Amino acid sequence: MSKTIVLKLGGSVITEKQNPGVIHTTRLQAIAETIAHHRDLPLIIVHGAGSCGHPEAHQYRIPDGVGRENAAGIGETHRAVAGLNSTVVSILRDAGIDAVGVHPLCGSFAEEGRLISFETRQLAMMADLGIVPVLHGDVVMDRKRGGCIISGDQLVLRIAEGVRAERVGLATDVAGVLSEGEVVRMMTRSTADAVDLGDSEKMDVTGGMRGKVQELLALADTGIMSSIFHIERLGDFLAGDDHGGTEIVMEQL
Ligand SMILES: Nc1ncnc2c1ncn2[C@@H]1O[C@H](COP(=O)(O)OP(=O)(O)OP(=O)(O)O)[C@@H](O)[C@H]1O
Ligand SMILES: C=C(C)CCOP(=O)(O)O
Repeated sequence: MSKTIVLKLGGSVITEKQNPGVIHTTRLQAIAETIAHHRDLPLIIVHGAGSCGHPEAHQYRIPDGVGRENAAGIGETHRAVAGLNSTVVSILRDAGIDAVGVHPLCGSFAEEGRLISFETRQLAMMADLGIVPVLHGDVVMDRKRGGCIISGDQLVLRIAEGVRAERVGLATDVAGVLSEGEVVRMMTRSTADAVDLGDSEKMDVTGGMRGKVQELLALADTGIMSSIFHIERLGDFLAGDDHGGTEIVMEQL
């Protein structure tokens, strides 16, 4: 197990999901200040697309596959989310964090919407050197479908597995996974079935909270636990304190 922390900033947190292309820059500045307080932690950041990518992916019907008729959607969707990435990286750098943008479209490959080729060794090396790689949900070329969307949540799974992360946290706009208005503090594969995981209320082509929990249950199967918490509790998560959210853990047999 490395000391690396994998942190996902949800698209709901860093963009206005209802307003295409609108980035929450003031919130990002506050996030960057919080991360800067913990600059000694080896950190890999992933962010979602929110309103910078989901509308384009939807418009070009990327989830249905990519052929010549909608191939332009690869460039349009990537441009939207890479633009968001550039803003996130700039704001982190302004706060004194040595952030570097890393685009999954360049150098990864997928089959049926799942990554079959994805390198993580360079990310681990960067984190060890105090560099913070910043990846994002992206379009990726797909052997069967032509192209597909790889969510930030799938990237979290692959990165955390690859670097054997010590801690994995997903910051979102809710306090955790909710059931009847209460935060479910601990979730395993068997208890997840009892929770109503509706899709995100906003335009989301990657399954909203349901997709997130599926990826994190797969991560828990490998022995790596993860947390979903409200962005306001980011400082607590980074400090290793109780963040009031949901822990997704391996089934105890
Ligand atoms: N049981 C549930 N508990 C908590 N949130 C839920 C639940 N079911 C559905 N949701 C919705 O899931 C949303 C969070 O998922 P969403 O995909 O929007 O998060 P995100 O990670 O911020 O976004 P992105 O996938 O763009 O990165 C919440 O805002 C809520 O509307
Ligand atoms: C829509 C694109 C390009 C990426 C989706 O990533 P997510 O917001 O983490 O689900």
